[in-house]
Amino acid sequence: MVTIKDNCARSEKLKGKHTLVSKTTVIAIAGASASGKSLFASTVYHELVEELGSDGIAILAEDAYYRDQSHMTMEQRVLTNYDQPSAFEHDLLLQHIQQLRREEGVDMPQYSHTTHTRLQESIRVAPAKVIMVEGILLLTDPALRQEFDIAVFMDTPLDICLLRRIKRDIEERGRTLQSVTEQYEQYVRPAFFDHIFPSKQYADLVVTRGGQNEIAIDIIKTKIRQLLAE
Ligand SMILES: Nc1ncnc2c1ncn2[C@@H]1O[C@H](COP(=O)(O)OP(=O)(O)O)[C@@H](O)[C@H]1O
Ligand SMILES: Nc1ccn([C@@H]2O[C@H](COP(=O)(O)O)[C@@H](O)[C@H]2O)c(=O)n1
Repeated sequence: MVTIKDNCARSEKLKGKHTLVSKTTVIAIAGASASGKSLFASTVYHELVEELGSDGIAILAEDAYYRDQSHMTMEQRVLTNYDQPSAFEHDLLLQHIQQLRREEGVDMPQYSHTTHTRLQESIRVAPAKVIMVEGILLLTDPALRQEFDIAVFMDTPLDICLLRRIKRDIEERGRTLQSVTEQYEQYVRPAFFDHIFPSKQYADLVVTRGGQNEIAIDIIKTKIRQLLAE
């Protein structure tokens, strides 16, 4: 039975959702570092592009909106806490999502996790009917949350995330085992409990087992197919 309380809760949740007024649907994919957000988003993207072509879907990465640190020395950059909201330029990400909704293209910055700063070149992202945005702190920001029509949370166990992060950061981000474990204890794990885990309450869909959960991938693909056909 649907109660008045349920209806109030639902209309509260729908406040700020744009599906009825905007032609663009924005899907957020959040969760811990190395929980499989990028893999999930890129799997959905590539499988649908193969099937339907690349026109209707675009991906933005929250990581691309880490603050530029080119004015800082490498020693200073290494000491930055990259797991707190102030590490990101969320204002710029918000602006880009709103521009894409207005059917304007945007220049998404490019970021290097090896040099800890932005690259000179940006990537042009064209407006699309469905925008997927993936990143650790997306659901912690009230202004960004207002822009998300669908929010997905990757609920991968933290020990699995840590194992994957160690491998990825050493192989792809130029880190040592010692630097990964020190950063994890000082910043990454506390941020999960302070910011990321509490933001799970804002998700519409919670995905267990990470970026290769075929059923969850299929559910999002089905929803996107439906949106693109409208
Ligand atoms: N289900 C999985 N099985 C095996 N490896 C995975 C799985 N999901 C992600 N990975 C690997 O773990 C690492 C982190 O995944 P990624 O999607 O980049 O996480 P995130 O974007 O959440 O940081 C990557 O190297 C990725 O290939
Ligand atoms: N210069 C940087 C910037 C970020 N990080 C770490 O990246 C994590 C977020 O990216 P995921 O792809 O793992 O979601 C975050 O936990 C930061 O600690 C970094 O190490 N160096």
